Amino acid sequence: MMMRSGTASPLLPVTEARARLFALAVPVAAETLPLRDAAGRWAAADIVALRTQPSADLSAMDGYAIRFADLPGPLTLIGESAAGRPFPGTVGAGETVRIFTGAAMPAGADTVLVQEEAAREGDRVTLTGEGPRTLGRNIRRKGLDFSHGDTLVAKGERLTPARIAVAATGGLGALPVNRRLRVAIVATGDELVAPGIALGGDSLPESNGAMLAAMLADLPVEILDLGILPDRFDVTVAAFRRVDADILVTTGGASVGDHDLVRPALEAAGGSLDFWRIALRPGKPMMAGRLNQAVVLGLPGNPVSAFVTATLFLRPLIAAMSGALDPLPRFATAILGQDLPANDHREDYLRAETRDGLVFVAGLQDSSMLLTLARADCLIVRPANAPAIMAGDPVEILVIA
Ligand SMILES: Nc1nc2c(c(=O)[nH]1)N[C@H]1C(S)=C(S)[C@@H](COP(=O)(O)OP(=O)(O)OC[C@H]3O[C@@H](n4cnc5c(N)ncnc54)[C@H](O)[C@@H]3O)O[C@H]1N2
Ligand code: MOO
Repeated sequence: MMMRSGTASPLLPVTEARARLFALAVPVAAETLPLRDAAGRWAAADIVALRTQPSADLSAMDGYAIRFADLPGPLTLIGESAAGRPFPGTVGAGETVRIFTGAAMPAGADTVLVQEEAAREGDRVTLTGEGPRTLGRNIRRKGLDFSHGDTLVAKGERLTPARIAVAATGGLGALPVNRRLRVAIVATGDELVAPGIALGGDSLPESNGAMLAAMLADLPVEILDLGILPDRFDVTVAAFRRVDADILVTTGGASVGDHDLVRPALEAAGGSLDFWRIALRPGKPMMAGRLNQAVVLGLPGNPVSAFVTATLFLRPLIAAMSGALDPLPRFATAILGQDLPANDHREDYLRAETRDGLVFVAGLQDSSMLLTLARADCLIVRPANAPAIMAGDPVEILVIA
């Protein structure tokens, strides 16, 4: 659906907007990467064990492999089983084999006696403590962790460090993932200058680009920094025509002012607008569409609005296009430290801080105020039309620091 730039159009609810944004995305190609390069990606197919772990019954302790029925001994030492160097023979009646953690249980033995409860003199091993209480003590059974053919990581799950390790143990050296996304980021506004330049007059350091790059640092993206565009229609259209990316993120110029050019420039460059203006605070003027091969996400210029919309839309879009089954941010529940009034029709994300286990709204909530955002450790979520709530009530939050 195309929407024109009238301000009378209703605000799209956040969940509906996200569903429409995701519908604009096309799947990206998969690739196979060595384990160490796959961290942080999402599995593009089920990752299935090529081996059983443990591959045999192993000792869980350093001690002696014994036959439980032989206790209390004494026992005759006939050899050693170490991890990677199993004992080749069989433990017979009255015999034992020195064994170490991770070593294969020798044939004939059924229990491990820990060395703290045994004494050895030459080839004679005697019990000094209570000894194992039951047959089979201190053994890790074959397949305790997983078996050949088990799914270790399901398609769409993120490759966390533990999942990389389980895949390695499952015998895999390379993993199927979606390719890295190319994300172009461009700021708009005549007032903006690159950060780090001594300033006077009406100039403002461009902070959204660096903030967004930092927000994507843990995601599988290559960032294309398209810098700052002036508030000039022709320059903006020309820049948009050249975009070669999977996602184009713009900040600023999204609202209704005479210099808010992103929407008209997008269409003049051959792109299409899918929706504009959502029931969110901060972040109302966000827009989405397509341009060339890219999904376009037009974020508002106000820095806090850009942060909140990037949290709720840009990061989830990247996760979804990278194959995530669950691309949404992870919400948590906290206990409110103060009363909050009823909310209006815009879903609200309040900058907040945790003190003594309770969350409090952090000062003024103006969407230009970066220091408030920088000091906040969470956002309190107020659903659209939520009733008033009181100190002590549970509240949904997004942890941001
Ligand atoms: N008449 C109306 N005015 C506004 C409305 C409205 O509905 N009617 N919506 C307001 C809301 S809500 C927001 S949010 C802002 C967002 O507007 P834009 O996306 O057009 O943002 P700009 O006007 O370009 O900039 C807003 C503000 O942020 C500063 N900015 C912009 N880009 C950056 C950047 N890359 N780094 C740092 N700071 C940036 C810019 O200087 C402005 O101060 O519109 C309201 N107006
Ligand atoms: O909704 Mo705007 O994003 O408040 O400042």
